[in-house]
Amino acid sequence: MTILDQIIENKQIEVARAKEKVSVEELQSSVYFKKETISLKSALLAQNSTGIISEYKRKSPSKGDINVGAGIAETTTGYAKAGAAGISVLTDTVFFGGFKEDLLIAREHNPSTPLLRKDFMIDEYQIYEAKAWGADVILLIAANLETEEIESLSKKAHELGLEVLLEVHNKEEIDKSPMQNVDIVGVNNRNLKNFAENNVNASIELFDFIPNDKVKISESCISHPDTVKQLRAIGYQGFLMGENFMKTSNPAKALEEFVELIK
Ligand SMILES: O=C(O)c1ccccc1NCC(=O)[C@H](O)[C@H](O)COP(=O)(O)O
Repeated sequence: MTILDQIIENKQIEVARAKEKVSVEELQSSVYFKKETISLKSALLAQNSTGIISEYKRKSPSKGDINVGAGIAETTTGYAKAGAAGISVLTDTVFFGGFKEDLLIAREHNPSTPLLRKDFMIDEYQIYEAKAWGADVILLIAANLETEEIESLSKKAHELGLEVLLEVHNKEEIDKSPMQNVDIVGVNNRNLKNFAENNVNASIELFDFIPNDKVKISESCISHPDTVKQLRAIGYQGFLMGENFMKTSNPAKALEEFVELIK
């Protein structure tokens, strides 16, 4: 069983429990249901965008504890000030140490920065949660979803006014994915099944296979400014980066310094 299989197995239990506790109607009564979406797509395409989607995560299956002390409000407002095009907030608790409250706090403190709910979406109920908790974008991981699920979940996200980031690892995942309701395609450089990493070859190899009407981003295992420059030269418009900033004592300052180096 891969770590991704374990995460999905646990997520199925969590979602079933969450549905028993909070109804879709209750989620729909959240103030954020009426909130206008702040477009990550537009932020990435804006002139002078850094393209960086900086991530708040305390731990991960591949790295263990990364930063359990950084405050969510302080880190995310610092990210926004440092020039993040968007902010990714992990809401998975068991494997990443995140909470729904992290997203709610990030929303409260960052009213004009696009926020990605970073979680493992398997059910449309989670899309209602994402909207209720103030997200602008959801992540769909092609590796753990069937074609029909990508179609229905992306459609539901658009119905609720959320943007969709579809994550892929190989050409088969691009080919199987219905793209009508996908806004951004992200190539994850980390193999989620065996954690193989340390290069961005997947992003380089897959660029030409991603439909041209999608915003293209590269995800994970990015730590060097030259890598961002190399990926930009190919045509990538966004870079999802977590550990590189979160492993420092001041993630926002680390982003600020990184932004200077990619200008
Ligand atoms: O990071 C992991 O260990 C992991 C394991 C299983 C599923 C997902 C995982 N990571 C999620 C991510 O994709 C990253 O948090 C994100 O892309 C940022 O990556 P990085 O810059 O390498 O922290």
